[in-house]
Order: sequence, then structure tokens, then C-alpha cells
Amino acid sequence: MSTETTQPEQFTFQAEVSRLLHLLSHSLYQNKEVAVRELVSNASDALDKFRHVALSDETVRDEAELAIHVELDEEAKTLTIRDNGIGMTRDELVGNLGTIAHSGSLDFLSKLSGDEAKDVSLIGQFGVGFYSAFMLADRVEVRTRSFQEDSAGGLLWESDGTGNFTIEPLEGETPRGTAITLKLREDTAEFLKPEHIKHVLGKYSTFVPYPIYVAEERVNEQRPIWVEPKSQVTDEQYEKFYQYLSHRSDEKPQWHLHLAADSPFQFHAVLYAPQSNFEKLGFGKSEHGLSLCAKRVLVESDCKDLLPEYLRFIYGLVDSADLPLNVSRQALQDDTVFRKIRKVLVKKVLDHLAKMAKSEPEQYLEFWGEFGSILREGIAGDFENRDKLASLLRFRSSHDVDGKPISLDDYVSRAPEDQEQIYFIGGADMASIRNSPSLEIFKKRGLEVLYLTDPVDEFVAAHLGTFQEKRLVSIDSADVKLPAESDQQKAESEEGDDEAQSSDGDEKKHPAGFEKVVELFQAGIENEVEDVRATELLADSPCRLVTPEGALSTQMQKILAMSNADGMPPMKKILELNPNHPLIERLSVLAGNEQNAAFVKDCGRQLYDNALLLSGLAPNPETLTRRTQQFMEDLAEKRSSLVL
Ligand SMILES: Nc1ncnc2c1ncn2[C@@H]1O[C@H](COP(=O)(O)OP(=O)(O)OP(=O)(O)O)[C@@H](O)[C@H]1O
Repeated sequence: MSTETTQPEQFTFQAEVSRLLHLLSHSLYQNKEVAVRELVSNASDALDKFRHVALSDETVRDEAELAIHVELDEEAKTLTIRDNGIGMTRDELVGNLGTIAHSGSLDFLSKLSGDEAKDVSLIGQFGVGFYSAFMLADRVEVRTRSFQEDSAGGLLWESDGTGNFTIEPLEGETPRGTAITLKLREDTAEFLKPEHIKHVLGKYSTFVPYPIYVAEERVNEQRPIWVEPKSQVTDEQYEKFYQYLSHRSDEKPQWHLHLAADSPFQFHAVLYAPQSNFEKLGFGKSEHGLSLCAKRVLVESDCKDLLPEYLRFIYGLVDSADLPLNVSRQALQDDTVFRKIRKVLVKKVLDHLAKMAKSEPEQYLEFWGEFGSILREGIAGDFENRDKLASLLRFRSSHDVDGKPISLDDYVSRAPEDQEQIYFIGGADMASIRNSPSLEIFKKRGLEVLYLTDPVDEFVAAHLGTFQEKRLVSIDSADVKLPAESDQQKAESEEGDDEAQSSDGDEKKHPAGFEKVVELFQAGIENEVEDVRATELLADSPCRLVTPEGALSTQMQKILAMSNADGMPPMKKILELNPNHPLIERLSVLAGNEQNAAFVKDCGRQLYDNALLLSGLAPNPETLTRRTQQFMEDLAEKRSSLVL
């Protein structure tokens, strides 16, 4: 049928796109200028892609300058952004301008539209920048021809943003590239004024690496600040460049680094740390990389291999004349200069952080609060820089002031000289950590303990192993060794428990009958624990559970058990008793009489269950409740004589 070729094909937007378009027009705070930035940035990406193709395929090259033209038509009330980049085929049009590539983008943006509506300027980070066109326009037309099609292969994409779009072939010759025409709404008519559009482009698109023209006038300066001496770059220029690289308009970076080297290889770089970490807000892993240039020309806009993963939050640009750029990604990664540049970048960033931690500790803590959770990943992966990274770690501790996390260097510098280990305790939250019986002796002796409420920190501690030759040890482990007590501490502790304890090195004196208690407890829970024994490391609690030497800490075991459900059998623990606790002393007396054996055994089981609960582990609820009920019944019966 003859109508078949002229009838536009109808398409429906993916449901997520419709929701996004609704969100854009209704709830998000609207900084409409962002739409221009996004469309210009897409045009610039399309030019990059074309240049890349043209490098290896001379048949597609031509003489035309790669550029972006912004055209204003006051009469038709249209704003057009035109590029001679890579263009789009029919399938690309359907896929790119009808769906959202990054799943999760929409959810994230919806979250931002709550009370504290964040700037919609974030939109470009989530692979949905094109749709911001509908913030300005009630109709959008895209005319495009892919570099792969002949000049008659142009297409027109059209939509009013309410749910559908159409695609139809264009008649006549269509130049290569894409022209996006926005039919502006009444309330966005100011975007038809050349002065306004120039102002917007100056604000957001100064660093676009291709010329941008409004009418015949070139409006972006394209100044490569990274090759200029630091002294000649103003704060404002650094900020603008950051905003251009990160798509975070109106945000200042936390800090920046401007690096330059001439030998043994040449490169320039500007690196930035953003203000906030989106990963913390639940938006998955950061996906951006650094921009990689050769002699000022952008070669790769998202080079993720220039920095290790644990520095993935950094934005920046690296420019080197010494890199082989027409090679595969793998070959680039293996290139000696590339590897050396990467090494220098990592060193400079870590040195900068170390300097900041020393001279501006408050600012460093702010940085750590945002990005510490990413930076600490380096402990497991970057062996070469492990020491530097270890000094950058921060933890809550029993000795921290106002909850401000401390460094391992702080810890070691104030630990007693003969303290061979760095103590830590893991737990679900501060409250359960502070209530742990294992902490008592450390509190009593004033020994510092790191509080690790985030389970990942325990993995970090395990990977680190030692710091300044001191082993990091969980205090609920049998590996713990305490430094010798000072004379004063010795005197105090001997005063506290005069009959029970002799000085260090001597055979400990336990109350008579204590060995019997151990025997009965053991008989009561023999299959569940590795051992029952006395400890001198408890102050106020009757007992605690510890992990045997060399075993994983309780927290780590819990995490592993969760991640591997049918998992490993639980590792047996050691039940340690405080021979000087009034309850244990009383039981030691009772254990002398055979008739009390069952009762002492029951107490052993109950204390074991209590210790499990305190460690965040689950005892058998049925036997626990039955036993406590029995205890209550016995007590109630004894007390009934008081009523009569
Ligand atoms: N001017 C253009 N020329 C060629 N392709 C384009 C152009 N504009 C958009 N596209 C295509 O449409 C896709 C979707 O664009 P959109 O701005 O929504 O997301 P994105 O560009 O992938 O993400 P981001 O905005 O984070 O860079 C692009 O990836 C690109 O393939």
C-alpha cells in the first residue's frame, strides 16, 4: 500500500519514561536551564563518538568542523540544538529515546522529589538527560541521520511527552547528526532570547570541547584550564570545570588537585572530590570515570581504569601526549605510561588526603563521613598503598571525643608501650557494643577499644591484620593479650577482689568448689561449646563467650551465616566464667553438695543462653523459656512461705 511509507510509526514510551516525564513536569524542583546543558552535553557526546569512529574509518570522514549550533526561531517559538555527530538509526531512536537505560534511575529521582527536593540538575547523571527537554517544551522533534546511513536515511522522531512518540522517514537530504527542536511553552519563552541562551551556555557549557554557536557567534571559550599553571586558574574556573565534569550544577567540590608532570612522561590532570556520596543515598555504585584526553582532545569521557575502584567517587580529567590512544582498552591498561600515570594519580590523592587529615582534621572527617565507606575498600585491594590507606581509616572508639572517629595512629600513640595489640569490638549498634561483658576489663583498665558498628569494618580489620606491627584483635577472642597492669592498677584490683586473685604469673586461686562448677556447666552444655574455663578478664559480669584463638569474630560469623544461609555449622565458642562474681562464688559453694548438681547445671545453661543473647546470637527459645519459668516457679514457691 502506498500509504505505508508516509504513515508515521507509533510507539509507546516504556512505563518508566512516562513516570519520569510526569515527575519532571510535576514534582521535581525545576531548574529549566539544565535541559539546555543536557542536550548540549548529548550533542558533545555524539561528536566524540563520531570523532572516534572517524579516527579508524576514513570513509566516514569529511571536512566539516565538528560543532554544535543553537538556533532560535522567535516566530515558530522553537529552540534547536544541532550537532554533526554520530546520529541515530531507527533502532537507536527507539531504544535511546523511548526507554531508560539505567534501571533504578527513576526510583532514585523519585526519592529526590520528596520534601527536600534536590535539584533536578542531577538528572544528567542518571542517563535520562534527554527527557529534560520536556521541562521546556510541549513538543519535541528530533531529526537525525546516523553516520551509517546514506544521506537519504534521515528520520523524524516526535512526541508531546504524554506517553507516545512517532518515527517517520524524512524527505530529501538530511545532514549527518542530530537536530533536537523544542517547541517552547509560554512560560519558557525567554529561552528564545539570544542573550538568555548565551548566558545559560556560558554558565554550564564553557568546557564543552567543541565550538558552540548561537547564530554565527561562538559562545564557549573551550579553555583547557588543566594545561595552564595553577596560579592562572581562578577558583571560579575550577568550580565551573567541576560542574561541567560532574553535571552537579551550583555545587562546589570538596577539594581539588591540579597536577602536572613533564618527565619521565608528560601529563596534566585536575581531580575533584564531590560534596556528597550518592552511593550512601542508595543509588548503587558510582559509574563515572575520568575524562581522558590526548593533547587537549577528549579520547574517552568515562575512563574507569585511571583510578582504582576505591577512588571511584573522584571526578576529573587527565591529559597526556604520551599515551597510545588508538588502541583497545585492554592494551591501554597494559601500557606502561598509562600504568605509571595511574600510580601517580593514586599517590597524589592519598598524599593529599594524608595532608588534609593532618592539617585540616575537621575537613578530613567531613570527607571521611561521605567517602570513607568507599575509601576503606582499598585495604582489601591495594596492597601497595595499604599503609597509607590504613592511616586514613577512622573508627569510633571508647576514647573518642564527642563521637568523632579516631585514626589508628591516634590509637597507637596513646596505647601503653607494652600493649602488643589493637583491640576492637564489633556489634550491631553502639548500645550492644557498650553492654558487652568483654568490654568491662578494658574500661576498668582504661585501655582503648575501637567500636566497629559497621560489619564491613571488621572485614577491613581482618584484611589489614596489623598496624605498626600491632595485631588488630577482636576483644571477644581468646587471642587477646593485655599489657601488664601498672602498680597502681594492681593495687586497686587486688583491693577489689582480695581473696580471689594473686598477682600475675602465680597460680590463680579460685573459690573452693569452682572446679566443680566448671565440671557441671561443661556437662550441661558440652556439645555446644569448645570449653568452659575461668577468666581474669571480666569485671562485673559472671560470664562471657569468646571465640577460640584464630577463629573469626562473632560479628563476622554472623555476617557469613547470613550471606550463606544453609551455610557453615556455627563455630563453637568458649564460655568463660568470672570466678569472683558473687553468683559464681555462690554456685561454687552449692556445687559441693551433690543434691545441687541439677540446679548448678541449669544455671550453667541459663548463663550460656544469656551470653548468647548478649552476643546477638539466638539461644533455643523453648528450652530458655521453660527453664526461666521453672526458676520463677521455684522462687515463687520459696517466697510463698513469706505470705503465710
Ligand atoms: N544528539 C544526540 N546524538 C546522538 N545520540 C543521542 C543524542 N542525544 C541523545 N542521544 C542518544 O540517546 C541516549 C539517551 O540520552 P540521555 O541524555 O537520555 O541519556 P545519556 O546521554 O545516555 O545519559 P547521560 O545524560 O548521563 O549522559 C544517549 O545515550 C545517546 O545514545
